[in-house]
Amino acid sequence: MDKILEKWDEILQTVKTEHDVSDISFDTWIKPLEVFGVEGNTLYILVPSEQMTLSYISKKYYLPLKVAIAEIIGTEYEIQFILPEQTRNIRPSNNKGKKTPEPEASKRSNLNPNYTFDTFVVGSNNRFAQSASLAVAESPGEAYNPLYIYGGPGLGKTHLMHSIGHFILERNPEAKVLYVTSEEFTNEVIESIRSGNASAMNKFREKYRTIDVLMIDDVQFIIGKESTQEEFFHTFNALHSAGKQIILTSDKPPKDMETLEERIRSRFEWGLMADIGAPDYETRMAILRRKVESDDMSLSDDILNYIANNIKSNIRELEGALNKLLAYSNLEKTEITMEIAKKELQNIITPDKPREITPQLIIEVVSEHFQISLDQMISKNRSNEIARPRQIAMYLCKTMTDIPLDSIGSLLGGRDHSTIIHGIKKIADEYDSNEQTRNLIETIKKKINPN
Ligand SMILES: Nc1ncnc2c1ncn2[C@@H]1O[C@H](COP(=O)(O)OP(=O)(O)OP(=O)(O)O)[C@@H](O)[C@H]1O
Repeated sequence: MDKILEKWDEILQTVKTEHDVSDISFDTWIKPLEVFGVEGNTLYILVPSEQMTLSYISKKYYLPLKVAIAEIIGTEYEIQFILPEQTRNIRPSNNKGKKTPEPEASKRSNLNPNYTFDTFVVGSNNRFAQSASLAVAESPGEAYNPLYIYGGPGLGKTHLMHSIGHFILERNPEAKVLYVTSEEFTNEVIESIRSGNASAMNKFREKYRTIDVLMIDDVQFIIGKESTQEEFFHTFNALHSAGKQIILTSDKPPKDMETLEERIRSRFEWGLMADIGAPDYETRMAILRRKVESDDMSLSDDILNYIANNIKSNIRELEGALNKLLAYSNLEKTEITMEIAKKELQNIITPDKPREITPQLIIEVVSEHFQISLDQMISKNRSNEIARPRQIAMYLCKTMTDIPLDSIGSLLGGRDHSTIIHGIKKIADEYDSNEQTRNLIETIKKKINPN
């Protein structure tokens, strides 16, 4: 607090210079602002005026002030503008504010903590989508609604979507942000219809129509499912007309979705459509470098270059290649040489051949889909959250590759033959008898093999 007081004039001057504020505007709006106090992570700024001025200032100068404070003080604060009459309700302490993460809010919203704007590498392939996402994150419900991000598999659509969610929650932890895959959305629709009672449907509607930011991933999977499209349509209308933000991702633009109902197609196109293409060489290298750094690996530039030159169209595969080398180096306790890299990656790097579906790829896609780590997949943990994805991986390895059961067992943490047979049978039975499981499996299969 003392530091803020000491630097207050400098902060205000920074806002003036960086945002080219005229003298008259500065004297009218900014100069009169006073520091009232700090409570936790919140900085209260007194606006010695009336409500209208406060509204204007918070609209226009909230971000510039926040940024200037972070720059000069080195700590990010949430800013609350208050009027003189509000000061008696607020008793700020002099705690130095420290940005507190919002893990609870992110968890509630189904967000992957690693998918933030900070960890997203911007290149020519995704610059437009990244700035559109940031604009939406800064002004949800106002900038572009819906935001529709599309592009091929593994190019960062989900990552960007989650980044928007984190950004919004960081600024407003109370915001109701919800991320669902379209398969989860579909399953909830099916579940509430099947239960046959009105209260289940009401509960579904209550859940989906009262949120501030709804994100639906891989929306192409709701096409062709009539009741889901219908429910989606009403959810969309309810949220959109209430000024709530909708963000969608898909593997293709709406115009290429042949069986999509016209009324839904046109809604997809109402806001902004942003595509993500394949990353260029520089972006691929930047992504690899960032990952190597964050995983504390050491790999020579030659090896990174080899990977970047050979995996061009899917960032998930790019990361998969690195993970494979990392696993090898940990297991064998050895440095990765170019020779090892070429040998270990020969199944992934098959220039000009269609993508090979390997058990490793399947396990990676399944663990990413359920947001559990590869270590958990092969661990002894038998809780349902981990055991079920593991069984799904067993089933997909069996149905999508020719690998023998024993090898599936070894890949999944040294499990025996009968455990593998049991796991495969369990999922196969569910696939036949349960529409939700079928949807789930088909979605994951598409991620493994988009062709
Ligand atoms: N620009 C980027 N910077 C850093 N990591 C990235 C970037 N783009 C993608 N990734 C990483 O690549 C992986 C795949 O990305 P993501 O799941 O967002 O792809 P997607 O487009 O949603 O794929 P799909 O359509 O198959 O679901 C993730 O681990 C993600 O963090």
